[in-house]
Amino acid sequence: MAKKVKKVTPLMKQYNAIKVKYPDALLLFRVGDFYETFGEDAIKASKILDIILTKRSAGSESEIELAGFPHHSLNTYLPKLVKAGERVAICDQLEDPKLTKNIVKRGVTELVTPGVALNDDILHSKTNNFLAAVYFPSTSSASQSNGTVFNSVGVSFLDVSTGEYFISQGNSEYVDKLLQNFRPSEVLVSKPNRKKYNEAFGSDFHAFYLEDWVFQDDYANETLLKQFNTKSLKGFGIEDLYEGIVASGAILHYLGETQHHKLQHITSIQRLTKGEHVWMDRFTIKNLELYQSYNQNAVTLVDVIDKTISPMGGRLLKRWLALPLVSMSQINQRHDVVEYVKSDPVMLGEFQQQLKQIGDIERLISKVATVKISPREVIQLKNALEAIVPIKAFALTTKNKALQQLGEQMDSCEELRTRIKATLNEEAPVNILKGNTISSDFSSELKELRGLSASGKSYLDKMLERECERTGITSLKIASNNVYGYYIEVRHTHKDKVPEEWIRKQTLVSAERYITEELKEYETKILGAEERISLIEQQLFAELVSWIINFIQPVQKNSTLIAQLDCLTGFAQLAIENNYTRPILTEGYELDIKNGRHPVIEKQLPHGEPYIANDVYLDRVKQQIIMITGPNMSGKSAILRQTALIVLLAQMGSFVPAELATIGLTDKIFTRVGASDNISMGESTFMVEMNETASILNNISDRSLVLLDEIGRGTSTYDGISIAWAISEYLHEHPSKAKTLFATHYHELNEMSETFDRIKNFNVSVKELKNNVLFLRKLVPGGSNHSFGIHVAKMAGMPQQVIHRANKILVQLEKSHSTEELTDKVKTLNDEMQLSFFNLDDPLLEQIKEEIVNIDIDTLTPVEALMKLNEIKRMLLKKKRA
Ligand SMILES: Nc1ncnc2c1ncn2[C@@H]1O[C@H](COP(=O)(O)OP(=O)(O)OP(=O)(O)O)[C@@H](O)[C@H]1O
Repeated sequence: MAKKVKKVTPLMKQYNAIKVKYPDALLLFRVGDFYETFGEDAIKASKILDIILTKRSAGSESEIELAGFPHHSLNTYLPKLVKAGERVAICDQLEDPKLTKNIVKRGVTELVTPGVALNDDILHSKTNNFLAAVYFPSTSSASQSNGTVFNSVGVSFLDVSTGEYFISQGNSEYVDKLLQNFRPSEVLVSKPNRKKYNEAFGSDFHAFYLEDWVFQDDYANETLLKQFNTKSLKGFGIEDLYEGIVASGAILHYLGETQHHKLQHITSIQRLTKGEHVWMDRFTIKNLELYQSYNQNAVTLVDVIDKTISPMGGRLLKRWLALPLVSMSQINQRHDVVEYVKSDPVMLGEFQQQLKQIGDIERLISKVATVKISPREVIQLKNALEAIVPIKAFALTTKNKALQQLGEQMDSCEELRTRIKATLNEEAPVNILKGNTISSDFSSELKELRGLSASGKSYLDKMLERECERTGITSLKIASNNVYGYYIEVRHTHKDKVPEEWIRKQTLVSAERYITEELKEYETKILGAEERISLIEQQLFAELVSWIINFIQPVQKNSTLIAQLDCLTGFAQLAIENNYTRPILTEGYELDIKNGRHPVIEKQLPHGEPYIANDVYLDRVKQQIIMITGPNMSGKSAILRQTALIVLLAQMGSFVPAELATIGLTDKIFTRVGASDNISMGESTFMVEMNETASILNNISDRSLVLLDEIGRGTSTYDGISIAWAISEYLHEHPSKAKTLFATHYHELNEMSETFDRIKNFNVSVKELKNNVLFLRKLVPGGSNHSFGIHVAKMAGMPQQVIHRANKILVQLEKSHSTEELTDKVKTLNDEMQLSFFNLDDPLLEQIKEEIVNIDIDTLTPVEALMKLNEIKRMLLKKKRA
């Protein structure tokens, strides 16, 4: 007997054919009123969405997992899948099931991925949703790289929901910083570069790997020119960014691949240039807790300083925070506006009042391009543009030049507003099929049809009245359904009174339904009119939306200007609420902060507890490096971070939490936190710390601000002190003379101020009570002569015995390793090293000397250093044996 062949149902056959085309995506397969998932997808979906997982027959003998949800719940479930990191392919029915006898045609209409989302429920209103691409040219191979630093990496970011598009390139450290700033939801990388990507950027972001051929310069150029409809990229000032262009091209390619073809809102691309913003690397962005805190739910800087009202303002603020300015005139322009608005609360109130009306015009206009805008949203767009009219007028009447310019550039979009007003009803629904979208005054045909439909209905009312009278049945009813259209319903008790010419269509338990010639005649008129009305509404609405496309650029321009105004008025509000002052920016190198505060901590203190303000002064002549000692919890880190945050706030255009702040323009801010404050895994934490610190030493400039917090504590005390000492010495001797704050437990480092004249000692004062330490939190000149660890242990409730013993040991240790001894040791070490270098004459030593001299310390990784050391050791051992 022939073996029974397993037969797959036609539906599953169709499913399988579509699924193979989207192997990386979770496929939502529309079946009737449901979106279904099968197999592995069903298992995943049921977990993520908490929906029931069942099994169904996929053909004879085989069974497959199944999980689904009603199609109208797509907006509830889709965001959950995408937020869980899934790529979701939405497969819809492409024809009306009623109109076909065969299996319904189906196809994927959209591929939603974390970085390509247009759905309001997935997007966060005050945060951009960036898709990024990085491109490593084939020349940036590992052999040419320095450790994990690759040269010339291309990068690009696009938020498809707003149309904002950025391009840049640089070494992988710079690209890493941009990734940390833009925090993309998805990063595109070519498959062969998976390893390089992971080496350079780790696993912070959700990466998706594309075929290598997508990353080609010809193809990318062509794709960009087609998108912008231009002959060259010169107009955008990006034609020299070869690697960046490849990355940008890959992004557009991916949009096509995910079925996003309507992209008229992507009208330009903006170049990000390395030297135009304050440089902060990934450690600094994390350490300063700008957008994210170490503790998941703790307050971040952006939470405190965001007083913007519009979603565009909120998104721009995050960009300003990521890219603080280094141009004095631009910074001053922002400060001028903040000062002007702050001085006039009535004006501030007026602006804020209007800004509240604006909503998200940037995303609304993108929805016009992607044809996803609803009638109600078009009305919102019009209302937002109406709110811009008074803002524009108001800005023009101010006496501030920058505000006037903002006003001048705003486009009141009168033609657009007038046409929307004329076309749509103010109460237009979300769903066009609900009717009453287009104003009757806009189309005479529509008016006539609506009249006809209304009169038809009133004719039916009259008819009902007449028939009730004629038949004597008072309970007659006219209604309609999808099967029989309009009908007259008669209760069984009156059956015998029904006229002969009525045609019976349906019998129910208590009533019968009839149709009549007259009824059918009017039905055709009414239904015909309604169908026509719906068609005309859809057509006119589609025409309106495609006409609005002409206004994408002015609306986008408005949204940028509104975002700027919103950020600046937000800064004024922030300054008023939190008592911030205008910083003075100078071309000099001094940093002089009087009574500075930490913007986040000051908002977090328990009620009634005041924040203790502190002065910090740094320059390149007298006081380049401040050694800050003090016990745990005394407030050392707070002083370091507030100094960086004040500089950052000032250069992004905000006022600052200080009584007075004079700030020599800063181009780079570095912060490093000793290993035990840092959460790092895998690699030895001390190694991480040294790696991070090395990258500072390689990048500092004369306008840099360096903050080192407990560097060196990841190792044994004397190792730690030596390393901290050597780093401070290096910073002091480096020609940049970069301003540095160094917080440390090691009071031994106070010795340095004797040898290095620009190193000064300060401590965060505490008052030692009999059994306790009282934190005064004031930064005062002078070092501290011992560590306070034992006091802290006592405060933490350590048993008396332990404390007593610890005190004894400390005295012993201090006796045997006096700090003078340490200073002397370091000095002798220096002398010895110099001596032996001059005495090298043995050929082997000569060779070793060569080796050492040729090492590029700047680029040496710790592992390479160990290997080098091992090599030298082997040379020496060989000689010894010989
Ligand atoms: N100037 C200040 N005014 C009021 N409270 C402060 C001040 N500075 C710090 N604090 C409070 O003290 C806590 C500890 O401060 P911080 O982390 O700066 O101490 P630290 O000396 O760096 O400690 P550690 O050495 O353990 O890191 C802060 O979280 C804050 O609540």
